[in-house]
Amino acid sequence: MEGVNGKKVGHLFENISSFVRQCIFSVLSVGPVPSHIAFIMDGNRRYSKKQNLIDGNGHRAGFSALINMLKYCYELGVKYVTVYAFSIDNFKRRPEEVVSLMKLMQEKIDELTKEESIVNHLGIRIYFQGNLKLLSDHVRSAAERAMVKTSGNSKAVLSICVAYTSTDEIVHAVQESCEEKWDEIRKLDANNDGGNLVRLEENVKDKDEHRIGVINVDRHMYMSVCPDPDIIIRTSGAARLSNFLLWQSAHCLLYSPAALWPEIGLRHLIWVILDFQRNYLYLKEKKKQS
Ligand SMILES: CC(C)=CCC/C(C)=C/CC/C(C)=C/COP(=O)(O)OP(=O)(O)O
Repeated sequence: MEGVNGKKVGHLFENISSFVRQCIFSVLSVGPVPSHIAFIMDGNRRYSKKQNLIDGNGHRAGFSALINMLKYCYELGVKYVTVYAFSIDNFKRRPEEVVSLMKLMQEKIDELTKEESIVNHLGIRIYFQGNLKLLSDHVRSAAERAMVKTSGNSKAVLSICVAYTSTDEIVHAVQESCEEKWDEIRKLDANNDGGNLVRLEENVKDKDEHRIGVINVDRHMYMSVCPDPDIIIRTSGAARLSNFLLWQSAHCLLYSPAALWPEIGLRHLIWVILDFQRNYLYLKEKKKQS
């Protein structure tokens, strides 16, 4: 009986907080709403220590915080959310910790793609971004399954950066751009009886045409599926990017609340949206000038 009553109270509380949230979001939506927010989910192990949890449970609490944040962002109308879930440098952690994090990742990826999950409920398409070859077969298969399973969702996008660093992404994009250019030149050369490569050496105009530019590199970034982020939020008070979205963050607002990642809540999102709205015209002008 107590259990039934407890559930009813829980539902009532959920409905009231959902209503209050909708009211706050409709007021916030009068101003500009960012289209892309990225998160550096820092402070999960510290949270675990602070709360005397067993190893790994800080990251579990972190995943619950992520689900809540996704719900808030998409309810507010943010179309793209990106999270830094595992960097290439994180592979250097204690092997037991890497294994435990990868297990959690696999479990949660499968959970995310279940029919009744928030991902399908909100029509979210999932992308995994990074050097996926570095993942174990199990985790990589789970990630690939999730991308296929959600490929028909089109309301919002969640990019999960795993085995990711910005420097790796940039090197990868430059390599791909070079290969693409070489293919183009070779094709032209074949069509012109091999004269093109010699002409390219001689002709400055042609050299410019075949030069690799920002647009080429941009197109080959893992993150090319999204616009650049408007806001990056890093929890636990650190104001560093730690090799995350360096190419894409030239004009974005940074926010680093002192809360550890599992402690992040609606109030932090509201605060940063207000800050974004306050700086909107300035940021827009800076983007236009670049
Ligand atoms: C499927 C999916 C998206 C799962 C995500 C699960 C999750 C919350 C991963 C976070 C991983 C991570 C290394 C966070 C940084 O905190 P930390 O471990 O470095 O903690 P610290 O800053 O206190 O040392």
